[in-house]
Amino acid sequence: MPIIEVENLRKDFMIAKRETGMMGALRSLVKREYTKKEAVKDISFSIEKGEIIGYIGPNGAGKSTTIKMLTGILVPSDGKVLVNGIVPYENRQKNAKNIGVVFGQRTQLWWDLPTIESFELLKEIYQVSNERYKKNMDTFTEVLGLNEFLNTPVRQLSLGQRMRADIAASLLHDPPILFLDEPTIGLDVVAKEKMRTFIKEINQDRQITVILTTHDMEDIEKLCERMVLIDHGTKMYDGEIALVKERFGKTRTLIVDLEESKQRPPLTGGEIFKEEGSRFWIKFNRDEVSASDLIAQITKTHNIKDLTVEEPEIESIISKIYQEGFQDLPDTVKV
Ligand SMILES: Nc1ncnc2c1ncn2[C@@H]1O[C@H](COP(=O)(O)OP(=O)(O)OP(=O)(O)O)[C@@H](O)[C@H]1O
Repeated sequence: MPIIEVENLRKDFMIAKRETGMMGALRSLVKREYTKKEAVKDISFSIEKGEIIGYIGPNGAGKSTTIKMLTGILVPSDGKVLVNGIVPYENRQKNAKNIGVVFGQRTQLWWDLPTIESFELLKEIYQVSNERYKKNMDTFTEVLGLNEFLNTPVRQLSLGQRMRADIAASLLHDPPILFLDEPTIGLDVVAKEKMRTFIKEINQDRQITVILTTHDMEDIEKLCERMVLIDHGTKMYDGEIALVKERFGKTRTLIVDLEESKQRPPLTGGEIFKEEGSRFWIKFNRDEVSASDLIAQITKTHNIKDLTVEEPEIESIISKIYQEGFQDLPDTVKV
């Protein structure tokens, strides 16, 4: 049985129309007019225990609105939501025990308290037993290096420390499900990598189901095998990331350093789109020509000193899908 089930979910927001001028303001007092914003239109998906999925889409696509319905903050306008067998908005407290939530943009910890005191408060709120608390704190302290700042007030923590504290806090009560919203935002490369490793580990070691919303495609690529892509409140794709890469990421880049830059090497099937001294960037469609074909062509006239073949980033693939308005998605991929 899936741990999360969403069926024909929708959420409309009624937004009061603002009328201009004094008369307009008076009129709105008597009779308010509303416009309907369909933030989530008709979304269905299910997630199995232990999965780690990327829930992605452009700004305003409806990601946060969906997550808020899964966490019980918002009541759906229609459709079904089940999180670990519970209807979140009907049973917010019970649902809270099953989920951990981390918002990269804001902390859930008490700003002015030493970090350890936030943990202690959460222990009470979630009624975590002494034994479990100690066990988790020992693990998190070790893996996330919490020791260096446990007595520092949250407001004085660096962003990286704050994020580590937040993720530890979200897991204190051993929730089977974790919602992560931009968990690496603003972190430097090393801190990002550490955070990703930690997320991967807790997913594998503790079988925690992770729903990750992010604009950082590297997060998605490194952490998830599956992504649900939404736009304008509608699901556009649900499936393997590898498949999207396979279908839309046919363009590869071959970068060659030539021994002597006499002339541009003549090529069929590839296109030089950038050159710097004796280095050339060649774009090619791997369905039409292979990298080794191109290399063979080049070596007829030039000596190659060094070469690399770059795979397309999922980010560029997705922006291509966005730009093309999902028109070219094959039926097998479109949902
Ligand atoms: N409380 C609200 N009242 C009215 N409209 C809202 C409300 N919350 C969200 N919306 C609108 O619903 C749409 C979806 O918003 P949502 O925050 O879910 O998008 P998102 O995919 O999370 O975007 P982002 O990546 O920018 O965070 C947007 O057009 C937004 O303006």
